[in-house]
Amino acid sequence: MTAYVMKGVSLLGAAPRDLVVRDGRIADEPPGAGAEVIDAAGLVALPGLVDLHTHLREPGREDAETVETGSRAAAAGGYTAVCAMANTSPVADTAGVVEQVWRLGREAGLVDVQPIGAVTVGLAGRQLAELGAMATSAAQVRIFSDDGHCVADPRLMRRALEYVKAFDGVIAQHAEEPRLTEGAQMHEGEVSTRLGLTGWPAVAEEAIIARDVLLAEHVGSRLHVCHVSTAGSVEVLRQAKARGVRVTAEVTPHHLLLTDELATSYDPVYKVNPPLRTASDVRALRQALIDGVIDVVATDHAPHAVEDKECEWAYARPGMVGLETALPVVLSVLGEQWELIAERMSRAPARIAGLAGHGGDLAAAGSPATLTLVDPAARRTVDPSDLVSRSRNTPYAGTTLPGRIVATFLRGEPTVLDGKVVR
Ligand SMILES: NC(=O)N[C@@H](CC(=O)O)C(=O)O
Ligand SMILES: [Zn+2]
Ligand SMILES: [Zn+2]
Repeated sequence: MTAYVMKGVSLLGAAPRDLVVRDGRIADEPPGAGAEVIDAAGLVALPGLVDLHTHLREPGREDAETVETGSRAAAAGGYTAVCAMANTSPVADTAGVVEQVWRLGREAGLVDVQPIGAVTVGLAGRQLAELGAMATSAAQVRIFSDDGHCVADPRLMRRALEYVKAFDGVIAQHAEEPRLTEGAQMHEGEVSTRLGLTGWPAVAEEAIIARDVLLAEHVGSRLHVCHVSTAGSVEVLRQAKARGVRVTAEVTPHHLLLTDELATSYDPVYKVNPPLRTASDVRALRQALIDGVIDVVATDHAPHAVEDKECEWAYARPGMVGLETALPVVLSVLGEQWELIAERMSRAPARIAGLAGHGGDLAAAGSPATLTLVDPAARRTVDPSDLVSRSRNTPYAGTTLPGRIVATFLRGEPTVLDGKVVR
């Protein structure tokens, strides 16, 4: 195994030093002859990013993304682990499907692909899936989610929370009261009224989060809230956390940056669930991320084929790709707050997913060399045709964002060097 010395690197913004990687780990002795030298002057090292919410589309929609192409996009974005959502075709609701995704991830070998299991059979919201069989499978599933759909039935939600408690699992909820979002096309508010589009009211999200934190409190289980998008949701979470409810929450990069005004273009690239909200929601989400009411930035990378996106707004599928732009967007929102970025994009998601070996301390000899090197001074104008992902549905085309991922290492092996995916 090749040893590396990263010359003049800054760990989370600290004074430059040399970082030695040997036998897959951070070493505190000199690299020895034959080590490869990486000129890391001006670069910042972060623990490898961990995405709690990625759609990889395999099995079923390999034309939009595969485990391999999504793994490449993730590595290019500085990620070393991704949690793959269950809304594939077939749905990841059995040990067989989660093991297939897990095995494909191992074969690609670029990031750790941790499958998420469905809560209900076929995401249909009728009966619980085989949660236990998925947990004891080779994939060792700990996160369960019907993402794309809400587990709307409170009795099923309660039973799922009870079930996963036995193995410290977590239910990741897509919070959307379906009766309040029938026919919804965008955020319900002043812009939707002006455009005459059916709205997705903030309360459809907030009502489910309020219900679920009460259920999680009652059962004593772990709840994770996917893609929080409203100021009201932040207040519900703030109160629940203050009471000691075991709830964690994520926000996407796009909900930290973009607003519903973009829908006035009628460009379906801006259509997403939950929808882009207002500027005051964006402000509340940013503050919640800083305060820790929101624990994690998760991409909700949702690749879609051209025919599902380049059509009329009403017919377009919701979702945007995000793995390759997440860190630049977060840098543009938070600035160079490296400690906070490491916590929200690596350590906290690794803890929630139970991914030992990720979110480690790069200053400690013996830690896994699972890290990413970022050039904060570089700026890049996003060109969809440059994306590593198989899909092109980025809302940032033509936008200039700070930060470039120069290298990514997974257990001492480079997956990205000079900004290019290795292999
Ligand atoms: N976010 C989206 O708009 N779409 C996601 C599903 C989801 O995250 O709800 C997808 O699978 O495409
Ligand atoms: Zn969702
Ligand atoms: Zn999703």
